[in-house]
Amino acid sequence: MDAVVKSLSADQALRPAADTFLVRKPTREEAEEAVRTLILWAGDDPSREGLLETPGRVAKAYRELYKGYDEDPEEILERVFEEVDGYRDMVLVRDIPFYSHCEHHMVPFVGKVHIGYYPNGGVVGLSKLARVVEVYARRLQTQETMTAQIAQAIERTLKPGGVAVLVEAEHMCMSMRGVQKQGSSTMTTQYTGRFRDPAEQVRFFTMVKSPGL
Ligand SMILES: Nc1nc2c(ncn2[C@@H]2O[C@H](COP(=O)(O)OP(=O)(O)OP(=O)(O)O)[C@@H](O)[C@H]2O)c(=O)[nH]1
Ligand SMILES: [Zn+2]
Repeated sequence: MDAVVKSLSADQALRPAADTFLVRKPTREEAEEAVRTLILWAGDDPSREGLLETPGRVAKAYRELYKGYDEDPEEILERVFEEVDGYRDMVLVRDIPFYSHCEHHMVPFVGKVHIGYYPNGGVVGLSKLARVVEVYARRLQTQETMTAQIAQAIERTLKPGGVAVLVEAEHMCMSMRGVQKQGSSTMTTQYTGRFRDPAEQVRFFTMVKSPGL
């Protein structure tokens, strides 16, 4: 049976994706054969010595680059620490670096994510926010989708007073190919709850861009 790929609904995007949309995962041998085809398409000879082991390396690298399909953001965020002595102000984790691949060209886009939220009865481990970024970055999508999905995952699991996500990235499909405009960056934001208030957005942005440590 051929692999059948359907687009992910917002709901599916919050669950481990591998089982929800891939009817049959190709074997490792099939994946390596596909890499050989792409080497031929690039114009090189997959049987020359330097390229002999490349399909195996690429297949292995793909397991790492796209590991987000096997991970569940809700599981990552489920542990909440309630003992915070009534802390209710914004929690902001900024400058979370990420490497992702755009779904249009499968070429990297690279940048930083900033996440703020207002706790509602408990806080989540800080590293878990960075882990959620990792889950979505290690999938194929657009920057807009990634921004929305990070916000939705936090919104659904923590039910905070509000969540703000700001993503800034450079897209290699715009710099190393195509229109070839190096150095341009793209910013995307998603706000929920209290962050729908423009004054809160200003506060979030000011904190994100304030001088660092
Ligand atoms: N909105 C959005 N667009 C993206 C993202 N990543 C890549 N793109 C754009 O996706 C578009 C795909 O355009 P197409 O005309 O279908 O493909 P193309 O011929 O390769 O386009 P060029 O990149 O202009 O050469 C391009 O404009 C890319 O810049 C993303 O994360 N968000
Ligand atoms: Zn692209």
